[in-house]
Amino acid sequence: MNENLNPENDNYTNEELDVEKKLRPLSFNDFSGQEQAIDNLKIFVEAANQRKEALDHTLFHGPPGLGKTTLAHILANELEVGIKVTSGPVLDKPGDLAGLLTNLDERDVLFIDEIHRLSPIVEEYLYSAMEDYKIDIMIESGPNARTVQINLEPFTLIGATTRSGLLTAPMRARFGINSRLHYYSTELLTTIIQRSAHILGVPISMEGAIEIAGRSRGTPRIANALLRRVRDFAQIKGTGSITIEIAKYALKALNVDAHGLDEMDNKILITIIDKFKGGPVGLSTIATAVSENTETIEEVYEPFLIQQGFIMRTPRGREVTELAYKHLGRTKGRNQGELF
Ligand SMILES: Nc1ncnc2c1ncn2[C@@H]1O[C@H](COP(=O)(O)OP(=O)(O)OP(=O)(O)O)[C@@H](O)[C@H]1O
Ligand SMILES: [Mg+2]
Repeated sequence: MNENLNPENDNYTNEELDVEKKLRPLSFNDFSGQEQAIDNLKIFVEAANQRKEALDHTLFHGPPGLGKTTLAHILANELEVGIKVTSGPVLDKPGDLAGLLTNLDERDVLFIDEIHRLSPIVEEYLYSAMEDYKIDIMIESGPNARTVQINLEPFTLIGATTRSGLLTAPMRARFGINSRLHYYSTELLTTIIQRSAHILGVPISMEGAIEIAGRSRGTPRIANALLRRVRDFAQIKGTGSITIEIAKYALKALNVDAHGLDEMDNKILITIIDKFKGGPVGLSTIATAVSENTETIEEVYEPFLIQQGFIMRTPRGREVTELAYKHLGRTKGRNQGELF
């Protein structure tokens, strides 16, 4: 695969990437949670396999680290086909896309990560590929330039996005399968941590796994990352196995929030409390106050804060709950502005 078209080369160190790959489930059986989505996908895959057809184009959306990339690879494995991986921002010309599309074998998967970041011209080019398995290719240049239409093998496009709100309507309409991923319960994350610990060869007690799971922001990627850091503490400060004591000690040293909230989660809550008297306040006002864009707040941060009971959605805007005051050690009604 062309290295430049592989998004997994960005943003991550090699060590992180290697471990992430090692811990990544490869089949439906290894993948925990997201039951409703998985039950449906199993049916669609089995049906496509029986008919020897390409699976319908599939869109995965949901917050970071919940398993979108993992599921794209699992689908390719379960369909027993090849997968080519790219991402929205690196496909800047239709020619890049044409190169990938013409190299797909029958029923192969083309995975486009961050599909909301395709340029409009590439996106439009993709439409006919998705709908009719046909693309126009420009041959020769100058006065002899002309386009020819070529047929593609039937393929499956899998798109992933953290920001489904930014997908255009025509793009969204071309996906036959649309799957939203949800945050994981502490129970499921405990299972995922136990599986990862087993792969990494580190002994872990049930209580230790639960302790890490509860602080993982409902997210398997965070659970795995915390597990690796706690493993370091167990190795250096303990006996090598992860007990509840070493987990608590490590998580304290790592400054991990008791509920797993990250910096932005806490900033959102503090802002609503200190600047807007706890709410209700409109989403775009919150976004401006924390210098983040509205869609990111709505799609990435807010769902977790609502699920955990820190924020409520009311007709007049967002309001923080008692739990948020308690979590931040604030008293309701008094405007304590020291943190800002
Ligand atoms: N259901 C699951 N069971 C076990 N491990 C999981 C599961 N979902 C995700 N993981 C683990 O979490 C890591 C992150 O998942 P993945 O890369 O698929 O997330 P993503 O949704 O694509 O995130 P992003 O939006 O940042 O691209 C994977 O390496 C995998 O090990
Ligand atoms: Mg991904």
